[in-house]
Amino acid sequence: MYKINEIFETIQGEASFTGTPSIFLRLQGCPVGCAWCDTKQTWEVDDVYKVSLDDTVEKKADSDHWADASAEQILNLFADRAYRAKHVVITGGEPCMYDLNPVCELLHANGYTTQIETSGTFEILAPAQTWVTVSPKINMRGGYEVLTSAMQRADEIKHPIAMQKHVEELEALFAKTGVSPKLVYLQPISQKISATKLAIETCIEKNWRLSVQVHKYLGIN
Ligand SMILES: C[S@@+](CC[C@H](N)C(=O)[O-])C[C@H]1O[C@@H](n2cnc3c(N)ncnc32)[C@H](O)[C@@H]1O
Ligand SMILES: Nc1nc2[nH]cc(C(=O)O)c2c(=O)[nH]1
Ligand code: SF4
Ligand SMILES: [Mg+2]
Repeated sequence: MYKINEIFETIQGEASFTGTPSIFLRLQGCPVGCAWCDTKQTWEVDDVYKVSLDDTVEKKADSDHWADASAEQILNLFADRAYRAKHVVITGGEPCMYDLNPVCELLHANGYTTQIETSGTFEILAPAQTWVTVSPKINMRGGYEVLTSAMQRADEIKHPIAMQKHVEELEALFAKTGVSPKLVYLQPISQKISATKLAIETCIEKNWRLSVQVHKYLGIN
């Protein structure tokens, strides 16, 4: 069973798949604790806030309510809601706290492509076809070995930044792990103007890419 915070259909607003119609599956629970996290409502899994699956779908506002669902229930819900998107983004919270093989395999068998958004602090349990976006959480909880293998598995790295030290931490991580990813995105934290300026300048300097959170500029989920 997966603990579901919310399920909604929108466009992917970040990194390589920006603009792609997508179904978002947001899983509950994350022990990492990034100070600037924009989904803090997913951190705790409190039994008091367990609700029905219908209640977690298309939430009107962020909440820490969650529901249990199997892979089959998730797939059926997509049909019930008449979703049209064929790309499924599994995020959280930290989705890699769960074994994502069953849900990804079922989705692939039904014509969907899948993508995971992960911090690299848990082992990635997902099929080879799944696109993996790693947003490495440096100097935070989770073992270094796990983070290194997540970086090796990553199809893209997406790093939120607000200060020069965030850029330096990322470069130090590339040097320490010996991983030199093909696709590196810098994502300004919380649409801050100074963070956006730093991200643009650094991307030009290093030939990396810019990921602005398009959905936030558009005021959509
Ligand atoms: C909310 S996290 C959930 C998935 C996973 N826990 C992770 O950190 O990758 C999804 C993405 O949003 C990024 N993110 C979180 N808060 C942000 C913020 N305030 N500004 C920009 N990006 C943010 C994360 O780094 C990650 O790339
Ligand atoms: N539109 C949209 N794109 C996103 N890309 C990553 C998101 C996330 O919260 O993981 C996200 C999100 O919450 N909404
Ligand atoms: S790892 Fe992801 S969900 Fe967890 S606190 Fe950091 S940004 Fe938020
Ligand atoms: Mg988000």
